[in-house]
Amino acid sequence: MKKAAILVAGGKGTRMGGPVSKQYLPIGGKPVLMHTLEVFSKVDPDIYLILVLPEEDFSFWKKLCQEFNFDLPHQIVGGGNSRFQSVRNGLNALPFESGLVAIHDGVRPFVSLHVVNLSFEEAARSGSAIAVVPLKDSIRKVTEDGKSTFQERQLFRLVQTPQTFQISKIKQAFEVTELPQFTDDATVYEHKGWEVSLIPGNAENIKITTPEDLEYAEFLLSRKK
Ligand SMILES: Nc1ccn([C@@H]2O[C@H](COP(=O)(O)OP(=O)(O)OP(=O)(O)O)[C@@H](O)[C@H]2O)c(=O)n1
Ligand SMILES: C[C@](O)(CO)[C@H](O)COP(=O)(O)O
Repeated sequence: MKKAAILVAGGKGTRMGGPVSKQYLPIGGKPVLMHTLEVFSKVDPDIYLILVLPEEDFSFWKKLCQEFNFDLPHQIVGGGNSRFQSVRNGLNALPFESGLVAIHDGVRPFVSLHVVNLSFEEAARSGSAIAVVPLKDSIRKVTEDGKSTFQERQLFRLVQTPQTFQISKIKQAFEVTELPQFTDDATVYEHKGWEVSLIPGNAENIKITTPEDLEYAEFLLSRKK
């Protein structure tokens, strides 16, 4: 079965701040996105890779690729104003209509090979695979009047990417008007009336979001060496 991965990196990284968007910042001496692309290529050297970037960053990215001698084949696609729109642009650029596609945040470079492999296996079996991890802390639900109530953390999961799907189904699901609850791809798939399958993610698969995440990222890379 044909495999593709869409790495979305069309955001501005406002919570990270700084002059250069987080997806291009170096960790272990190399831009975040190059680490992420390499993971998917290691899973399957024949995988079709799409990288979604803000159009105004295309030439900057090409320069980075030259500077770092980064020659992994990938197609660049222009992003949209929201993650939903960036994913949809990536889906529309897929060169085949059947097979499997892993949709992954470009800023999650520490996804394990095992999780990506598992996501393809589960999506081939059931149509979808959403990586999730259990919570470590206790949680409480807060209300506007300032009250809070205990919640059973065993009933909740933190949602990661990859979110992997059969291409024909996820393309159909994305033929919809964008809604505020579409914070990931699972919610779009479910809106179509289809149930998602969960798979265990990996704890290191953080979404690099704020400056302290970069320090943790350097630590995780130093452990790999
Ligand atoms: N219009 C957008 C917005 C987000 N993303 C991507 O979706 C992933 C998860 O989003 P997030 O971490 O929120 O990234 P940003 O939107 O860049 O960050 P912020 O919300 O701090 O601005 C990132 O890889 C980001 O680049 C995207 O492709 N297109
Ligand atoms: C897709 C995602 O990474 C799953 O946790 C998340 O929903 C993206 O949310 P963000 O607030 O746009 O970073």
